[in-house]
Amino acid sequence: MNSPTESWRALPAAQQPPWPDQTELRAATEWLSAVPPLVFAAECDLLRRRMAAVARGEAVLLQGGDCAETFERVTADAIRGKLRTLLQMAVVLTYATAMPVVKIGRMAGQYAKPRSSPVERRDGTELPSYRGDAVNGLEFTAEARRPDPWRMRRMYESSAMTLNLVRALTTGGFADLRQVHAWNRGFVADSRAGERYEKLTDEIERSLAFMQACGVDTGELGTAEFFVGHEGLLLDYESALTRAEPDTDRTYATSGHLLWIGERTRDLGGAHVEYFSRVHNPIAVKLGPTTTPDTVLGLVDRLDPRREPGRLTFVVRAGADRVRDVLPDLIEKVTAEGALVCWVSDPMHGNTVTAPSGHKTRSFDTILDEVRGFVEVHRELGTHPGGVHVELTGDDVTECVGGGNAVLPENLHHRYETACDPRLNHTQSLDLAFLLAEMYRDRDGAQAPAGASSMTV
Ligand SMILES: O=C[C@H](O)[C@H](O)COP(=O)(O)O
Ligand SMILES: C=C(OP(=O)(O)O)C(=O)O
Ligand SMILES: [Mn+2]
Repeated sequence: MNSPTESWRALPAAQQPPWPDQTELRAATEWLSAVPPLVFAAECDLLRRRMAAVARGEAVLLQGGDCAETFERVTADAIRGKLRTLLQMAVVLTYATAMPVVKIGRMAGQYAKPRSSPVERRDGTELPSYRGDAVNGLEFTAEARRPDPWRMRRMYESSAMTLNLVRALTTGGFADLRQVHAWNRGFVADSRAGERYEKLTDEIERSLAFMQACGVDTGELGTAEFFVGHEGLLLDYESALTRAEPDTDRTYATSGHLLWIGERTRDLGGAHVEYFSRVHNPIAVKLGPTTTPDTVLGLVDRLDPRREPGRLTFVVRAGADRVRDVLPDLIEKVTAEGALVCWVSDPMHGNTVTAPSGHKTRSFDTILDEVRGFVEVHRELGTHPGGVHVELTGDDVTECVGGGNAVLPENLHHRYETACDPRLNHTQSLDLAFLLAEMYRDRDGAQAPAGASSMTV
């Protein structure tokens, strides 16, 4: 019970599925215990070094992908679309910050969801809530909603398929900087905010031409370093995929490179904090608007007792209306404690609203406002706004309102495809990257250009 993979079992574990059949659960986790790891310890160590650069203010994190991946959408098109969107955003951010951008997909493992309510009601019928494809099905029938532990095997297999294509694409030519830049050129040419983004794209083009003219070896521009991560929610799954490294005696969660603990499961006395205190991966924790400095200091003590930059990331999702009030105290207390953590903004989860049509949605301008508040707080404190964590897709969905392609509340039903929370579509994601680039460029005190306060162009 005191082993790194099992010590969590003695503690309350929030948001775990009520698995109906313990024998099947045991069989499924035994199967998972015997399969090869999805990621390798040295890759997790490399990501820790990359995240240490973020913590020191020498790099920026870009993390994004679906709120909930689904087995059905493990397709080449969907994976390529998300990857392409993230790579396009990363180029813009790299240029604007003149820093490396650490790229992490919310991909290859984002199959389990914490829910506000364990049940969902529709027209007088009550069923268990959908908890992600790793647990049950989205369809509103008693059969689909019954938790099935063998879905965790499918989660592993779907993650392996996704990771395989991601690894091939990022090393096999798809991620070539010149190609990604050409996509951005296409986006700017079609964008309603074209002129505003054109200057930055022109500058990137001139830099590429300059490097080429100087004879700089541009071989490295053909590949991209890319990591994957997900919420480490299902402890049966995570502990079955935990592996010890014989050489170092360290233990790693091998389901993804960086895992995070969600807002609903970050209890200091709970099972998630206990499990993640035992593995050597880089770890993140979401912080909502009610987070107190004491909680954050407790999380630092439990998860980063040695104060090692790169180990711990705090992902702040306070909401656009709260971030400016809540964040300064948290940063100041952590800094005073001698911990060098990464501070990242998730501008999605504190800004979810219900549209008149009943769809869960988020407004692009509110999302932008939370990121701006986050950057402003860091500017005032002289600390580093370490990056963003967003829910996005490469598809032209209509789930969040606003942005350059002006999704209207009355049009949300056109392509509302998410299995859980509303995602930025491809255009909205690139709009966010260009506007974030402006914020990073202005963060030393220059005034934001006219219009930077909203996407109304
Ligand atoms: O993605 C995050 C949570 O799972 C999600 O926001 C919960 O949504 P709910 O309030 O509909 O359960
Ligand atoms: C559940 C999520 O977020 P949070 O824990 O911040 O609510 C999420 O990232 O989908
Ligand atoms: Mn979500």
